[in-house]
Amino acid sequence: MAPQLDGYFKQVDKLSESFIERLGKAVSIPSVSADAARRPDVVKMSEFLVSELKALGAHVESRPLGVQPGTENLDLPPVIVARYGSSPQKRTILVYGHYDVQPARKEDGWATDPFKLSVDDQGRMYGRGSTDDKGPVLGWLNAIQAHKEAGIELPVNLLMCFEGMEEYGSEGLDEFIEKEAKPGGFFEKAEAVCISDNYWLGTEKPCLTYGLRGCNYYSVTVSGPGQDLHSGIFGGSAQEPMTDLVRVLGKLVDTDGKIQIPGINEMVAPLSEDEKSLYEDISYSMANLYESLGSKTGIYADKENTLMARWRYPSLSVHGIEGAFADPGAKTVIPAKVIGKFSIRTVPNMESDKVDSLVFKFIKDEFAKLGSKNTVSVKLLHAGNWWVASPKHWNYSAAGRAVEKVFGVKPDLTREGGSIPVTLTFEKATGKNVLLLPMGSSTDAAHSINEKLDRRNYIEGTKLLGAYLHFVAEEEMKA
Ligand SMILES: C[C@H](N)C(=O)N[C@@H](Cc1c[nH]cn1)C(=O)O
Ligand SMILES: [Zn+2]
Ligand SMILES: [Zn+2]
Repeated sequence: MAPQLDGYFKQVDKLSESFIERLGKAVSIPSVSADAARRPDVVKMSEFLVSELKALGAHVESRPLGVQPGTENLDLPPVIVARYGSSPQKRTILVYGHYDVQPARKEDGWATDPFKLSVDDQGRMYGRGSTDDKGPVLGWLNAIQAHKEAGIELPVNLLMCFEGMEEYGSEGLDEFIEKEAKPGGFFEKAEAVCISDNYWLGTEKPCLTYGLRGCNYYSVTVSGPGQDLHSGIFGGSAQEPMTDLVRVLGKLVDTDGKIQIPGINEMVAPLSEDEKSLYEDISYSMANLYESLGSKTGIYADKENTLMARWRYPSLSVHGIEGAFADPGAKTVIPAKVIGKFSIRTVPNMESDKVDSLVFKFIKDEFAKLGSKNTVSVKLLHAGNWWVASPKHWNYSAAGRAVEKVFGVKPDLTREGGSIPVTLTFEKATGKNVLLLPMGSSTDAAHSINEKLDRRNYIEGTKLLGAYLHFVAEEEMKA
């Protein structure tokens, strides 16, 4: 084992520049799933993965998912499934990642072109998708390549599932996974699942993650006038949709993050003494929070409450308003129709449908209280469930040993405040343990401007993914 891993690690170091070039090619494809106009780029990114996987000798299939719900004829990007090895003597591990990214424009405040990988002298590799999730997805490909070129056999059969709609709620993927996990399906033989699509808590210590919050994403549309109006002519004589919308949005949550919708907080699982004690031992500090926040505007003064707020309590964030005047300068317009967007991160034991009903009722009641002649409508745009698994499984022990081998420390066991909608689907459909094994760090600024992945996290992270596969194979022999 150890000599093989050493050979693998050396090969990863040798190939590191070509791995960075591979990431550069991926980042240069603006595969933004939320923007219909970018759909051809999302498809181009899927084609890039297909060609890279084929060149490595994997069996690859690009599977269509049909038309995107709510659109007339916009095709969902394909799911890329691939297999590397099919020996009956080896364990089979299924890995998942996504090749789509969040929107990004230089004007948002990026220091560099978001779709050109820019590496600085500290080894920080800036670019949209570098950490979320192109770097980790390519980590699996890099691991295959380094094994091949070092002449070391991959110790497991690797099944891969890479999707192109994760940042838009993984439309269409649940049904696909359920079908492929059945007898005769592509994922039938999977014995454990590994997802690399979240982040370390700090910048030094890796973690293994066993929980995620869910995400229910809503839009609230307020409309009234037949078209946008001159505020000098109509201000004071027409009821304004934007005024109504911001008043309703302002009722959803208070400054300290407490959700104001009756019934939501009541659904949250109570905190036990056992669970409370887990937070004390986690390596995390308020300095870590302030570093990744870029300010000292946190709500809580201590790490325990901060982590609990992030992992085990719900939150509500207001994201933006479509139709609002948002450019620099002073335009005296009254927008005729505005669409507010907000989401709720859900936790055990919140039921998604019940959350929706409470949200719809609250918005309608609050709007009615305004006595406005404008109209309101609320829609759920997408929803993904929360997930909490057991870390007492060989899948986690193998990952823990891999972290110790590559980084020389025992990983923290963490939960994650973000969401990966299909995690629970993989667990339920395959009936197997799911592990989250992050590559990026807390300062990577996923979803934000200047997203980056540190060279060290990418290269050592590639070693980690490969080492995990070796320890998984060993854990099997012990079982
Ligand atoms: C944690 C993961 N890398 C991620 O960013 N997930 C997204 C998923 C999502 C849900 N709705 C839209 N995107 C997230 O947590 O926001
Ligand atoms: Zn993301
Ligand atoms: Zn992601």
